[in-house]
Amino acid sequence: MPIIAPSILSADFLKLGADIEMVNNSEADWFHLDVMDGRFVPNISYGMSIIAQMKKQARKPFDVHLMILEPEKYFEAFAAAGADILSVHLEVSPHLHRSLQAIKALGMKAGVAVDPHTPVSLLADVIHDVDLVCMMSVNPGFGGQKFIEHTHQKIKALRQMITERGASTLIEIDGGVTLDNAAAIIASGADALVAGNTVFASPDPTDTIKRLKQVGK
Ligand SMILES: O=C(CO)[C@@H](O)[C@H](O)COP(=O)(O)O
Repeated sequence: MPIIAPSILSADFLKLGADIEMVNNSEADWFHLDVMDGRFVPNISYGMSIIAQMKKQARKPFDVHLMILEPEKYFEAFAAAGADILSVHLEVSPHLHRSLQAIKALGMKAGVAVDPHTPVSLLADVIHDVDLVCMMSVNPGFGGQKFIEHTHQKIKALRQMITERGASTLIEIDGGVTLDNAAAIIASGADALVAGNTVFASPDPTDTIKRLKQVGK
C-alpha cells in the first residue's frame, strides 16, 4: 500500500490542532510539511518554530520539504524542530552529496526534491545516499495545481535507476495527486503520495486518506 503524506499547506490554520488530530487518527503515514522562503519559490509558508509546535501534538513522522535557498544553513534547526525526513531541492544544492551526509549526521532521513524540469538522471551518482526522492509533479510553491502528466515518464525512469543500482530509495510524488490519478501514479512506480487539496478540501478528509491508502490494492 502507498505511503500517504497529507500536506499541511492545505490545512485550515485556524484549526490546525484539529487537522493534526485528524491526520493522527487517520490511515496517513506521515505529515508532509512545506517550507517556502519567497525566494526559491514565489510563496512563503511557515518555518521551524511552527513545525516545532506541531511536533508536540503530531504522532506520525514529519516529512519536511525545504523549498528554500541555502537549505544547509538550517539543517540543525529543522532537526531540532522535529523533522524525521528532510528534503532539499537538487536545483539549489551545488554540493548535494555533502548536504545528504549532513542531514543524515543529524539523525534524519535524507531526501532530494526535483522540479518538473529536472532530469532524474542527475541523481544517478548519489542514489545510494538518498532515502527519498520528492518528485515534484507541479511547479513548487502552491497547493491545488494540476498534475503534470510527464511525471509518469520520470517516475518510470527513476524506478528503473533504483532497481538497476540496487538502491532502496523511496519515490514520493508531490503535487496534484487526486483520487482519480493516484492509482496510475502508483502503477508507474511511486511509493508515496503527498496530498494537499485532495485531502483537506474534501468533505471527509479521513475517508479521503483511507481511499488514497487503498489505491492500487
Ligand atoms: O510542495 C507542494 C507545493 O509546492 C505540495 O506539497 C503541495 O502542498 C501539494 O498540494 P496539492 O497539489 O496536493 O494540493
